[in-house]
Amino acid sequence: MTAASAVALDVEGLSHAFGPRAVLRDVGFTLTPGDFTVLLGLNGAGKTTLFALVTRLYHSRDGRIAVFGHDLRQQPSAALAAMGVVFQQPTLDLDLTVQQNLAYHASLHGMAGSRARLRIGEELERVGLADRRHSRVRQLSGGQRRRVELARALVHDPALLLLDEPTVGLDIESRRFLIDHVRHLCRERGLAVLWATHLIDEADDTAKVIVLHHGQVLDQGPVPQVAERAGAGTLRAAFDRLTGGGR
Ligand SMILES: Nc1ncnc2c1ncn2[C@@H]1O[C@H](COP(=O)(O)OP(=O)(O)OP(=O)(O)O)[C@@H](O)[C@H]1O
Repeated sequence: MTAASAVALDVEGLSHAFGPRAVLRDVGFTLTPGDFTVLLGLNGAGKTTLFALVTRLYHSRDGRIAVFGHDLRQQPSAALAAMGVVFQQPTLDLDLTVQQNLAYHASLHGMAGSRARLRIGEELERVGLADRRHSRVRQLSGGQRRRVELARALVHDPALLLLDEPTVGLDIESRRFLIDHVRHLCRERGLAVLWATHLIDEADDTAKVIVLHHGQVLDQGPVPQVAERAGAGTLRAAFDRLTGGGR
């Protein structure tokens, strides 16, 4: 592995505007394998726009994005193959079974036959849904559907996982499961994770955090360091100080 490819996600000088309205300004950060990094920002901070740029739904003229050393503009296939994504809006087909949803995704990543079946089984097992493999998604609860989306994002064995507000609408138990599972994957598989949320308590003291506000990174680093730099005892207090109380 080269030095450049040891960085899972490298974002440099990224800016984006909708017409005259700048929504991301000179955003930069890096994720390394095993990092659980919370992208923390209020509604409208620019989190989803950032995800759209990293997943190549939008294109930016300014800045650079690289995934394990693959520049998103020059080597998009290699960059996208190395990432798994759970988007903010659910994207499962409700009338297909869990297996069918995941098999379609696997085939988009060039996986078929017994290899795909094996990987689908493994990921469903990990999220505790092996017995729902042949259920229609419509029959599953909101929390179970989110778990299926997580299994789908991981079926092609990406080393970088992006999740945009993954716990919105989930009850406490489902939320806990999702966070614990993803954190376990960081430790166990060395997965690099970018977890976008407006919920401060999803970043505990062992996480890294990027504070995004009005399209700008106000601070970033391990949670205790960010709190200390802001002269605050907790991330919540640090966030309030950095953002001027969210204004
Ligand atoms: N397609 C678009 N056209 C114009 N403005 C947009 C578009 N998409 C987003 N915006 C604006 O860009 C800013 C950033 O929005 P974005 O959805 O990226 O924020 P967010 O942090 O993900 O917030 P939320 O949690 O509410 O989704 C907002 O002010 C939003 O109104």
